[in-house]
Amino acid sequence: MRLDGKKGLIVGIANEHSIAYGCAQATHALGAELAITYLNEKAKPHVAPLAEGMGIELVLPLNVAEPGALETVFETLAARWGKLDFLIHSIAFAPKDDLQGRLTDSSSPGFAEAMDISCHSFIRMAKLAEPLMTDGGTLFAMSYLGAQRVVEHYNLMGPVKAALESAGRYLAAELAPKNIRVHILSPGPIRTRAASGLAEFDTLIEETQDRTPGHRLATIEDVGLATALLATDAARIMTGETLFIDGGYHLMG
Ligand SMILES: NC(=O)c1ccc[n+]([C@@H]2O[C@H](COP(=O)([O-])OP(=O)(O)OC[C@H]3O[C@@H](n4cnc5c(N)ncnc54)[C@H](O)[C@@H]3O)[C@@H](O)[C@H]2O)c1
Repeated sequence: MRLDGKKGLIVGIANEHSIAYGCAQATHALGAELAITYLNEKAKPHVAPLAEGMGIELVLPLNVAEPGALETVFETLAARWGKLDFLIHSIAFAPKDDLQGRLTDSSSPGFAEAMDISCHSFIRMAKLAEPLMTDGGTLFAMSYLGAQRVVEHYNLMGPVKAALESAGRYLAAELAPKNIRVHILSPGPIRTRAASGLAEFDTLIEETQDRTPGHRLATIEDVGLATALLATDAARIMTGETLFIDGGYHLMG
């Protein structure tokens, strides 16, 4: 249940509250060597000290909406490592007006942008990771219960995350012959910068805590531990799952 000698790319650290940071800490603690990305120059000063704290040397710029940016990251990984063992996609975006309005009113460009950054970028990453995962590997992306049920104020991210969960299943089937496993993780609500873009997020947190069987909300450490476990060989026969990391909230009627 270790990750010694394994190499992982983590996309989605904005700051120390990011779910991706919890995943970086947990996989690093199990012995993995990591590369991480930051969105742009404005984000870099928030990410660089976290990388330094974990002794990570490969800290690369990546805006998945910029043509060629993802390819550059994977070219760097190929040159430096020549292989990749796991990849964590922990990014999402939707224009504010589209995110905070009804799905019924969402714009075509807003929906397309949300889908491209939050879902299709995972598919592009899978394609670029495939030739580097010569010993097999694991791909992860983050979803939320709003993909499967109507959660107030989740709006257009619901269908976008539903597409991501479905993409995870198709990728899992297509890449299984290469021993590449794919999981979609579905954490409960956590206070992060992305989450602060949702209307009434504090109310969602309170209601979720009330209705969670053990009344404890998931933390980024919890998500990191579950991800790290699934990246180890202990989970080698598991693929294509959408796993709730939410203290059982999704069980409740
Ligand atoms: N916070 C929650 O309650 C919660 C619950 C379930 C799932 N999630 C999902 O977890 C993932 C991580 O979000 P978070 O809550 O840690 O928030 P966060 O704000 O810390 O992370 C979101 C990341 O997305 C990145 N990003 C946005 N657009 C990008 C682009 N064009 N190119 C590259 N990176 C881009 C941001 O730079 C940021 O690092 C998201 O997919 C989110 O939907 C969050």
